Amino acid sequence: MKEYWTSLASLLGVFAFCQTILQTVFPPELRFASIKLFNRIFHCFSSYCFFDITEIDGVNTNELYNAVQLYLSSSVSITGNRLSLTRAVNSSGFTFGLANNDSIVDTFNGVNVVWEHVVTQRQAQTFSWRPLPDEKRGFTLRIKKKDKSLVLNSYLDYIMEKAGEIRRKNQDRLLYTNSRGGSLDSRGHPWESVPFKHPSTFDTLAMDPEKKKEIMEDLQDFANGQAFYHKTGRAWKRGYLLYGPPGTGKSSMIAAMANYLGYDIYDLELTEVHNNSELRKLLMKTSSKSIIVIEDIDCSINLTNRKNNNNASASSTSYYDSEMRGGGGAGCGEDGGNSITLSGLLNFTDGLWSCCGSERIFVFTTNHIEKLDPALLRSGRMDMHIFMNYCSFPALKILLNNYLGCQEGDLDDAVLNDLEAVVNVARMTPADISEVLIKNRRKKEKAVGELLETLKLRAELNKKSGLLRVKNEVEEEEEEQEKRALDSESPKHESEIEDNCKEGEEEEEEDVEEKIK
Ligand SMILES: Nc1ncnc2c1ncn2[C@@H]1O[C@H](COP(=O)(O)OP(=O)(O)OP(=O)(O)O)[C@@H](O)[C@H]1O
Ligand SMILES: [Mg+2]
Repeated sequence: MKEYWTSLASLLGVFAFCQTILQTVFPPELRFASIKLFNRIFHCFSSYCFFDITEIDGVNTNELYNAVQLYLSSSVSITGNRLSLTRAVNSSGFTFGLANNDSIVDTFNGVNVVWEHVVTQRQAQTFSWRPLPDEKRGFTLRIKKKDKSLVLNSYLDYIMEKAGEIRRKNQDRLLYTNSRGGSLDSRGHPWESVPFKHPSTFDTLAMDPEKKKEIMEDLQDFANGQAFYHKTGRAWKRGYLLYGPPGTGKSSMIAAMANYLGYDIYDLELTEVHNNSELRKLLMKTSSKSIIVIEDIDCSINLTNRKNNNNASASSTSYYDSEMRGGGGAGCGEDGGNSITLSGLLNFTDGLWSCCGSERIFVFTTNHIEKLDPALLRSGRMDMHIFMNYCSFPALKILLNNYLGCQEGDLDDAVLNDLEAVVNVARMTPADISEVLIKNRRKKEKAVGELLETLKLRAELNKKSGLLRVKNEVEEEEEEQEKRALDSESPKHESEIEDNCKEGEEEEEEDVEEKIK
């Protein structure tokens, strides 16, 4: 044993002596250069090539690093022995990761690649606009030289796509708003976000099941339509115009769409946007797979048109006229770019800018479709016009199920017949009906009884007011909606829109509403 220790001590002595000689003969710069040279020679003869993907690329966060981390999390969780676990802000699940300086083999198209997670201490803090983390992180991808082109052509795209999917699955939806009025946050982002936890889904949405199915299929077609949009040369976007009286579920429909597709929502507050270029910046900062919402578009657009109209002649109020005078395009408002114009907005829905970012849905809502500029209703701008109507019998059955848990067959046929007879004539919104049901949700029979009473009362009042014609109003409005959808295939002129507008009748309706209240 003693001999063993003696030989180890002499070995260490020799090692220290050699090190001193090396340091004296080779100055540090030369040593570093020789290591680099050795590495180069090694790589020349090696059959592998290496790609470094660092966490921070200059001063920006490298998106590819985050994507690789997420992508590997799915395979690492199955095969790894030592994992890192994280739970991101707004995330409802845990993410597995490759532990520091650990590696994993992945297979793509029959080709094996090796990923290594390299973590080293950052040397001295170099000058930077923002503080850098103490650790330098990165992934090193090792692939055979012969597979280089195959892997690089499609593997990295595949990783980005997969990472997006994982992110959407793990992370709750986000609701973005531009309520800061144009000011940017510390990362230069104009949108503020909060987790989006709206529970509305297509199952809970009370509307005609056939119409609902049509909308769901349309959304699904859109989400799966990348190849179609590419082939036809169309920007991958779709516009929905939701219109109807207040409380008929327009906002609930938007939430259901987001939950159905797993998209984030950008709630664009047009009154907070000062000009077209600000609008353009905002829209450029939206991500793909998102729904851009402008609620009550009639109010927002009226504001700017009024401004334009003051400058233009009083008689010409249409988009086409103001467009010709203003020269069109974003930032070309007559007031020198001090307000957003309809043309600025339309540039994003179907102009050249519409293809910046892909897979985006635009949803505009309004209570008064007749007030909208014909340019907005033109086909190609809003691909689908969805009329959210007063509560119909099929919609009522969904509400009864939502609030009271009443399934088909739970209620007496007589009660159902009574409800069916009055619900269309009562012209109550799903929001009104929900209020009645929610009050007595623990006593099913009382709730249904009270609802029937309320519906009868409303129907009676409607009949007395003489507003209702012999024909069923709901059917009539649905017919009108279909007609509108057909009309929108050709540009509408203002006169047409005005013809459709029954203002006198609306005023009467408002009187009745007040009486009922
Ligand atoms: N079709 C519907 N299905 C289920 N619930 C509904 C429906 N319509 C309205 N509600 C209920 O009424 C409330 C208000 O609905 P919502 O905000 O979606 O109406 P809206 O059409 O957007 O109204 P507004 O035009 O005033 O913005 C919702 O929280 C929801 O509970
Ligand atoms: Mg709403």
